[in-house]
Formats: sequence, structure tokens, C-alpha cells
Amino acid sequence: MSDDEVDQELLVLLRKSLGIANGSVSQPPETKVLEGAEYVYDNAIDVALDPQGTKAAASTIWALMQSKGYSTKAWSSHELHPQTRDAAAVDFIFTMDLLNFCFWSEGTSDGRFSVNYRGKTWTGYWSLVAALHRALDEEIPITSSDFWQDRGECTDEVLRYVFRSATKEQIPLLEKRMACLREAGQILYERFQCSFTTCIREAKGSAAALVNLIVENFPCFRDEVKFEGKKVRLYKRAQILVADLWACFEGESYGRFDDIGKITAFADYRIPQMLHSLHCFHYSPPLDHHIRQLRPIESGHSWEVQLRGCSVWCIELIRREIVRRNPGVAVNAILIDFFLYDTMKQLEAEGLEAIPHHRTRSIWY
Ligand SMILES: Nc1nc2c(c(CN[C@H]3C=C[C@H](O)[C@@H]3O)cn2[C@@H]2O[C@H](COP(=O)(O)O)[C@@H](O)[C@H]2O)c(=O)[nH]1
Repeated sequence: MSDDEVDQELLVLLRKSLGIANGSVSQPPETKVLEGAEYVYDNAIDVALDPQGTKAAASTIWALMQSKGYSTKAWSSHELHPQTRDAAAVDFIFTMDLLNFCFWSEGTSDGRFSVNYRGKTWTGYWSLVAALHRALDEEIPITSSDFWQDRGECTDEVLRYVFRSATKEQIPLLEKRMACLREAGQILYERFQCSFTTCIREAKGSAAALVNLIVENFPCFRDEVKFEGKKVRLYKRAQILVADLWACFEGESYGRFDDIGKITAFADYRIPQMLHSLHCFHYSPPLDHHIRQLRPIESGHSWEVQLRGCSVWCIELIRREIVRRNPGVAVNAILIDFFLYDTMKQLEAEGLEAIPHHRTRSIWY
């Protein structure tokens, strides 16, 4: 072999050992959600972050999280969350976060969609979780993708029965929820041996890679929007799915991710409400009035994107402030977000909501 040929051979071997294919260094996976959230924050004119409020919120949140010993254990402490750590829990969490959107009601609080289960009346997110448990108790395999695929067994009538309400109001967007189940069932069957555990294995321990795999393969998770000329990725349900796995399995087994810190807060309708109540947010007068009048905001509208993107960015700033004041602490956007959601639900239960949440009907959150 000539000297050149030897050099070429060595270069090929070196590239292989460094995992460099055809000259490009393989970059670690990124979701680009935080990049998009910062872009929204930089270009928002109806939602402004209050630096003092955000700093004060960081110390309040951290003090409360510490006093409560808030950790991934809080996830399983909710009586309706899966208590096992097995493939059945993965199926339950996938089904739950496939449908984890849009529970708010036009009507008064007592007429809203709710589910009676284990002697309690559940509303909002918990009504979904309760309905899934109720179906399983009734021998309806609602967390099985094979079942979603079986048009003879899994009929529209059966799904209407699964999500039946204790009130006259049915679950919002029922037809879209049915479509999500059938679409996901088809994709799991065609590409992932009928199980989401295959997706987890293909992500090879990367949370970001799993989020990207989910949004690339499942259109009903592809939560992205055009804002001021740029595609902004929010990926709320794809991210909360990964976060729920991580919390349920406490970072082990199907919840083991080396880069869980890349998961951001979840851009829903509760977090903006909580951040406004914590004086981290200020709304422009037109937006403030619109929200207080309980008027709907169309999915994709600039106001909606500003509310969602600024929420994700604000919780990143809160996280950075907590870490700055407490170097080396193990806090991430997920735990801050989970804590804020649970706290918001307590305020709601006590009738202490300072401002309504915004009202957008969509499958994205
Ligand atoms: N940002 C964020 N959004 C969350 C959750 C959860 C529940 N997560 C559980 C898991 C760990 C936590 O400790 C919680 O126990 C639901 N949601 C969203 O809120 C809306 C439902 O509101 P309401 O109708 O009032 O129940 C809807 O868009 C739903 O997708 C969260 O944690 N963070």
C-alpha cells in the first residue's frame, strides 16, 4: 500500500472509532424546544416576563419544593398514577399522554365533564386517568394498541362508553381522541412491534432522541407552530410522556435517560396561569381582558404561542436561578413544572385562581 493509501485507511479507522460517519461528527440529539421558546420570548409583545417576579418565584418554588421533599416519588404518590414499574405501566403512560389534552369546560364548574371512580368525582387531567383505570377494571383493554386496532372490538360506541361522563357534558374532542388512538395503534403495529417499549429501546437512553422519535413517527404528537416566520417546536405531549416515564420509573429501567435535563417545561394552559399568579408574567391589556372574559383563543394564534413559549422559557430562567443560588442541586424543568401544576390544582380546588387559564381547544395540550 502507498503512504497515501495507509493514511486513508487510518483516517477511516479513526472516523469509525470516533463514530464519525462520512466526515460529520455525530452530534448528540436535541429537540430545539428551548431554542424556539427563547425565540418566542424575544419576539413576544403581549406576554412579558418580570425579572424580579421570576427571581422571587425561583426562591419561593425552591423553598416549597424542599419543604415538601418534592422528587420523582411525588409522581407515584398520586393514587391514580400507575404503581407498577413494568411494560403495563409503559402502556398506561403512553395511552394517558396520547390523550392528555384539553379538559377545560365552557360551562360552569359543576356541569363539566367528570368521571366517577373509586368513590370520587374526577375532573380535568385526572378524569382521563380515572377513565382509563375504570375501563381496565371493566375488562376493556384500553391501554393495548392491539385493541385500538381491532375495529370489531374497539368500536366508537365502546370508546364513547370508556370516556362516559358523570354529567351531561362529554369529554372534549372525543372524536379527535379516538383518531389519536387509532393512528397510534396503526403506527405501533407497522413500525414498533405493537409496543411503545420498542420506541424506548430505539432511543438508546436519550430523552431528546425519544422525543424526536415520537414526533417524527406520530403526527398527533407533532406540536409545532409558525411564529414570526420561524417554526417553533413545543412538543408538549411528547415531552410529558418522556417525563412521566422518567418519574414513574424513578430514572431506572424504561425511565432511564442520560439527558433528562434536556426536557423542558410542558406548554399547557395551567403553567401560564400559575406563572401569572406568581407575578412572573404580565399580559398586554387586550390579552388580559380576553382571558378574564373567558374568550377562546384559536390554536396557533400569536397570543397562544406567546403564552406557551414564554412559559417554557420562564421556567428555564427559574431553573437557572435556583441552580445559581444552590450550585449542584438536582433540579430540572420537569420537577419545577410538575410542582407548579400540582400547586395550581390545589389553588383551583380552594377557589384561589387569581386569573383564569386561557382557553384554546386543541389536541396539542
Ligand atoms: N405543565 C403541565 N401540564 C400538565 C400536567 C399534568 C398532570 N401531570 C401529572 C404528572 C406529574 C404531576 O405531578 C401531575 O400530577 C396535566 N397537564 C396538562 O394540564 C391541562 C389539564 O389541566 P386540568 O384540566 O386543570 O387538569 C392539560 O393541558 C394537561 O395536558 C403537568 O404535570 N404539567
